[in-house]
Amino acid sequence: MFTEIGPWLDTRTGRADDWPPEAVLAAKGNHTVSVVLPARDEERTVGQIVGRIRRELQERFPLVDELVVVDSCSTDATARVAADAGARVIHQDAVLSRYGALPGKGDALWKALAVTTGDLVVFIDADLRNFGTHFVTGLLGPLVSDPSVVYVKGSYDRPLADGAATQPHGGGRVTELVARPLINLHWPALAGFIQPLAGEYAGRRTVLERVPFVTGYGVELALLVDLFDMAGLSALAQVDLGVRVHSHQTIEELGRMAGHIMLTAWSRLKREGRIVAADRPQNRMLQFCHVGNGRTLRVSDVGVHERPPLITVPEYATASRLAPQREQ
Ligand SMILES: O=c1ccn([C@@H]2O[C@H](COP(=O)(O)OP(=O)(O)O[C@H]3O[C@H](CO)[C@@H](O)[C@H](O)[C@H]3O)[C@@H](O)[C@H]2O)c(=O)[nH]1
Ligand SMILES: O=C(O)[C@H](O)COP(=O)(O)O
Repeated sequence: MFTEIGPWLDTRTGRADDWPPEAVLAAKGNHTVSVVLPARDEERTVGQIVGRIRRELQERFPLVDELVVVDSCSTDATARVAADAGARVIHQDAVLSRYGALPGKGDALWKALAVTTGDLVVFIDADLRNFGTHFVTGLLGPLVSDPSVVYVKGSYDRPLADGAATQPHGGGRVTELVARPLINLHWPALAGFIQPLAGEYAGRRTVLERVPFVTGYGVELALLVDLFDMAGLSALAQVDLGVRVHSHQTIEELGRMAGHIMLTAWSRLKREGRIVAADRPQNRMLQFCHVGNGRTLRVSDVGVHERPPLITVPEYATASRLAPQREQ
């Protein structure tokens, strides 16, 4: 296994510093770029991220052709803040509504892919507290410079900020305790991805529209496994984006995220015929949540659904013919 990963790490791991905006612009050619931010209740951070992309990657360097925030059923002012900062805002449930509403991040990304037109699509989480434009340019670099690369994941150091205390490498708890062990057990060829759950990644539309999108927090693991199956390891790359600081979820929320990841892994193992199950795992999770000095029982549905590859959706197939300058 390591004989495959070593050369991959050497040839397919880059650094954002190698891709300043001038260099990406020079290599951009006829590509068109869409940047998508999925956002649920991110009024505190989304405006700043959108504003920087607009000023630095649209007005100063004409790199980003389309900047879209998907409002993922927010209950705060996310949509207004994002629009005021200059993004086009779409509401998750308003897109392809005849296919019904499904909650969660994966569905927000599927809907975003449906309404954008760039032949390169960059996804950036909207809860980043230390966003810099190198997140976008670093992810685009390998795609604009090497036609054999189809998908690029961000990697970074992940501090865990807990009040005043910060552990420099304590973040990414679901990654370290759930995703990395699962990947090493079942997809060892993918073990070289430093941040397999990173929410910052970019891909060619020609591949993104051909894979299913898992809803909820299963979307990143599913994309990695499915794009690996479709295109092979050498078509996947990663770029070091430095440090990522974001809003941490509670441990109970991360427990439910872990449920999404495990069920997603199960779905891929089953599809690949690598497990033969008498039963489906059940989707309910019972948790003991702390409230004040006591505990309360909470039952959640951690099941994930799957949206079909967009290329198979008639509305998308028709609309996509209008897209400017698709894959070269
Ligand atoms: O229903 C939702 C939930 C989240 N988000 C947005 O998705 C992004 C990431 O969500 P977050 O809850 O901050 O996830 P993290 O705790 O940061 O989880 C990490 O791990 C997840 C599982 O792989 C990935 O989806 C995330 O991108 C990655 O940052 C943020 O912009 C959210 O606003 C939505 O759009 N809809
Ligand atoms: O990616 C992860 O592992 C989860 O988002 C948890 O991240 P955190 O431990 O930094 O909150």
